[in-house]
Amino acid sequence: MSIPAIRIAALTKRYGALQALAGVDLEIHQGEFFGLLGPNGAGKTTLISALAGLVRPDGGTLEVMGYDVVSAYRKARRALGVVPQELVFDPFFSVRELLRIQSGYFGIRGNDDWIDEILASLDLTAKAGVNMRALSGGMKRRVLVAQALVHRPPVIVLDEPTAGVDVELRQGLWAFVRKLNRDGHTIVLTTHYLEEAETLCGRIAMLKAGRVVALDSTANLLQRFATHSLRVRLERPQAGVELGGVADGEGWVAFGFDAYAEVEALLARLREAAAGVHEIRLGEPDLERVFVEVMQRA
Ligand SMILES: Nc1ncnc2c1ncn2[C@@H]1O[C@H](COP(=O)(O)OP(=O)(O)OP(=O)(O)O)[C@@H](O)[C@H]1O
Repeated sequence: MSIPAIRIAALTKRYGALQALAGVDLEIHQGEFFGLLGPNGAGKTTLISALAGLVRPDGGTLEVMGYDVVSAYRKARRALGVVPQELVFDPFFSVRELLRIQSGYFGIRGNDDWIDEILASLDLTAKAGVNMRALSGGMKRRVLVAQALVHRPPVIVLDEPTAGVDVELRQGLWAFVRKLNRDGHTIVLTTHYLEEAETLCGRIAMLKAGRVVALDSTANLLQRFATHSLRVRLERPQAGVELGGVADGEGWVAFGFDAYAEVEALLARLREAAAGVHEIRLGEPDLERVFVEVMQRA
């Protein structure tokens, strides 16, 4: 078994009376595309800040690629690229200057070939000489991504990278992040767009009030918590209700089921009951429903 990309054990952090992280254990493997989800205030940003060494935990340990974030700070930091949530820049530097400065921060000189490659991948080549203050919000967001990559970190953490970003840029960004993942980078993503998490992440942890309340593969989460639904429009909705369905008063009756095999049996029973099926719709479980259910149960 290789070293985990990220290993977090018994992590706690308190801000005054508020327990922001209440004992988090989490292991993220190399090469994973991992989602960290949770409602506002769940502790996602605090956890990421602790990983980057920006917040000192009260207890517990954090490692990036086997390096302890406190005792081997420089090595751990070098293994990590963080795309922060907030857009904060010095407005007087150009994009290229900013990326050179960031390279210098990691002790890297002569990084221009790699910088050019990142700029091209993020469609920023034409903006290399432009001052940060003259960029649009979406371009600034891309520069944040570039900044996180200058030192070629194996582990990349993105804290809500698509908040307030238009559809086109979002898709471009995801294509790029997916490529980084295919090239072997471990990706950790926090987002409030559950649809994005569902399509991108192989495994997901859900946080609530500083605790991990669900941790599993995306497929298992979808299976475990949400059932499929079958909605049928019936001539006699009452016949459907008698078979355990829920009527909406407009002719539609909904049934929950766990496996597709159950659908055949259900349709046969509707036929026997002469319910008169006019239309059929299947609903897939989605992460939004899982999320709501997990948060309610936790
Ligand atoms: N510097 C700080 N001082 C005091 N309280 C803080 C500080 N930073 C975060 N908190 C509190 O800790 C809790 C966790 O915040 P955090 O930003 O980690 O949540 P989050 O899951 O990232 O939320 P969001 O989805 O809104 O970004 C919140 O209640 C927040 O108010």
